[in-house]
Amino acid sequence: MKIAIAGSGALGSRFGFALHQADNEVVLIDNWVDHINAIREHGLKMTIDNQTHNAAIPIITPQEIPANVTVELLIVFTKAMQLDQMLQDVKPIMNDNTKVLCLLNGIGHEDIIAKHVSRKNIFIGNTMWTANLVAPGHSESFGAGSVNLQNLAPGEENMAIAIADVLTEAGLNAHFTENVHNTIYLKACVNGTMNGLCTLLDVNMADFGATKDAHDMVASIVKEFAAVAAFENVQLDVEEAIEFVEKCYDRTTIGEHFPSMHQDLIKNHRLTEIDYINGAISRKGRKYGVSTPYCDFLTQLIHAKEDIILK
Ligand SMILES: NC(=O)C1=CN([C@@H]2O[C@H](COP(=O)(O)OP(=O)(O)OC[C@H]3O[C@@H](n4cnc5c(N)ncnc54)[C@H](OP(=O)(O)O)[C@@H]3O)[C@@H](O)[C@H]2O)C=CC1
Ligand SMILES: CC(C)(CO)C(=O)C(=O)O
Repeated sequence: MKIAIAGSGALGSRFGFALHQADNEVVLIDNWVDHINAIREHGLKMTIDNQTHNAAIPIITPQEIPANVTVELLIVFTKAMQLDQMLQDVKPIMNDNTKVLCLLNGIGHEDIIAKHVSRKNIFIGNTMWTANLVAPGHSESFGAGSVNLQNLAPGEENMAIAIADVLTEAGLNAHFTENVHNTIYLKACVNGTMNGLCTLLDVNMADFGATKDAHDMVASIVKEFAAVAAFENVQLDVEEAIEFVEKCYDRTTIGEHFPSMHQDLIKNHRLTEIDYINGAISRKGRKYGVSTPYCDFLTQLIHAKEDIILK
């Protein structure tokens, strides 16, 4: 399959590498000059479970998309705040049949995608794969992961299944789900707890999980996500969601991962996606008349930390 990855940072590189190894025709798209130069000079370095591989995968900026070249599948892996601009910039690589798959963390990305792509071509979901950038041109990933996805428009189920199959053939363990908004809210509970809290406390997920009040903090936040989700016809089972979050503490799977928000703010001194995670719940809470004090405070704390670190 002809596939472009729009936003080829940590996870975009991980997916691009796996799909390339599975004989798909992959092109990486990014704007980060050092990263592009490193991949052009040395290939993409991908460390998976402590084994480093190298792959000669083409990487271009959106401005370098050749005329009359389009892809069958575009996977977006920007940060949430870059999504709108990236979709605008990569328009030349899409034709009327190009499918767009979004696995970004956060809630509501389909509204941004729908500004650029017809709904029949939009596929949304999320992923439990983890990755981090070691250096420009070098992504690292460990542990197991999965992908859940669904078509946005009714009638595109077979295409969603076909996309999941392409990912699974590349070892990315993808599943078609019939209730993607439930899956997205469930994953948002992980990000709404792990990302902000591990960033503020400067710990990985396993070390956070070992703290005395971890369970209570997680439960308080998850209850707010569930209360808001109910207004969007998504019924989250709170106990199940807490259990799902707490699985992330397992050191034999992804427990030693520092969530992507920690990588953004603490390691790379970049803005975070908090407004698309806890901030989204606060905004929706205000809209539906649901009180969300934990999400409000966590959003404010992360913004304060951004102000301190990025000043
Ligand atoms: N990393 C993870 O483990 C996971 C991430 N996700 C989600 O996947 C999406 C992509 O995340 P992730 O792959 O971590 O994002 P990255 O930060 O690794 O990459 C995203 C983009 O940020 C820019 N960038 C990153 N680092 C630098 C840098 N040091 N200097 C300049 N530019 C840089 C690049 O775009 P540009 O040059 O165009 O600015 C890059 O394409 C997010 O929504 C995230 O929440 C979901 C699950 C796990
Ligand atoms: C769940 C987790 C922590 C890893 O998949 C993640 O989504 C992130 O790092 O942002």
